[in-house]
Amino acid sequence: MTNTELTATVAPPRVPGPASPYQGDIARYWDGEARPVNLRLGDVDGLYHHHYGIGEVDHSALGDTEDSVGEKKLIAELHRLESAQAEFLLGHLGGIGRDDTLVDAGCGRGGSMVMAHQRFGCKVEGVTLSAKQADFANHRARELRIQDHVRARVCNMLAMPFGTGSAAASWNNESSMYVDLNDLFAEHSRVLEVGGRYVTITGCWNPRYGQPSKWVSQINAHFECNIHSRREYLRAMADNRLVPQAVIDLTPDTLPYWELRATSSLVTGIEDAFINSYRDGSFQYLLIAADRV
Ligand SMILES: C[S@@+](CC[C@H](N)C(=O)[O-])C[C@H]1O[C@@H](n2cnc3c(N)ncnc32)[C@H](O)[C@@H]1O
Ligand SMILES: CC(C)=CCC/C(C)=C/COP(=O)(O)OP(=O)(O)O
Ligand SMILES: [Mg+2]
Repeated sequence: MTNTELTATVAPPRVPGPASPYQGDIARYWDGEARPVNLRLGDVDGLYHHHYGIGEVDHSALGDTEDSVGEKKLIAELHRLESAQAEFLLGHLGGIGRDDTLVDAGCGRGGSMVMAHQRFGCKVEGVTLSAKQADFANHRARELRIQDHVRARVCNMLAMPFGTGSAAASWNNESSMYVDLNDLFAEHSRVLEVGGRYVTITGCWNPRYGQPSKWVSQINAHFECNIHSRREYLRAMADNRLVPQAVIDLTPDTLPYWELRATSSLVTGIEDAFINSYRDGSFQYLLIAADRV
């Protein structure tokens, strides 16, 4: 036997690596992420989110002291607004039955997946580039004894391990700014059944402003992402058999979350970029729900 034949015989199965050096960087970013603003909010009730909040602040729920009691109340309120955001997204998935399968593209630590299962009783499959996040989400699913219904995998959302037409609905919750939108919507369109629903909540730059503002560039640099414009979303959907059923500007609904977060001890330094860009109109927080036709 030659050396080449020997190597071929004993070579271990190939584990696919990241599809690009950029995806490798993003996987490392989320593997290393442990910001208190995310972990302490998740600790409130075990739903761990990596997205932002919507809705009015309930000032009666906030303490009037800046001690640990006041901080605990503020954290619970920020978390309530983040969970309200996920409920709003799930509310646009349409009529989902217990036998359906949902796909969370860019699932993070899995908070939205758990909420989706609790709401619909169905299967929820998630993909993330980060092995740490997938482990975290699967650990939470086991703790909740829903591991038969909620599962996260380490996988590129542009090539998901799900059959054609296998999902009743799919979504991106603040995860579409890491990929090319044409590639992304082509993949959702493949995975969704005809008549299925796609929903995204995303931050996008506003073509009415002209080009990405300095605040948008700051957010891109902060998260190593590439925020798309509203126009790009609608064009890429139209090109991939996704027909918008609702386009909702959530910008006024997310500003209270940011204004409250800016007063907390858990600030990360990106708060002003969000507040300024939402206020000057250069950036928008949007929900887009689309029918797969
Ligand atoms: C801001 S987090 C959002 C997490 C989650 N959707 C949530 O609402 O909590 C962005 C997520 O997108 C994922 N992501 C980015 N690019 C991806 C890709 N090409 N394939 C799969 N996941 C990706 C990251 O791994 C991360 O989990
Ligand atoms: C709306 C936009 C542009 C989102 C970019 C994607 C992103 C990083 C979302 C929040 O993640 P996180 O919850 O980990 O961030 P933070 O630590 O700031 O709470
Ligand atoms: Mg967060």
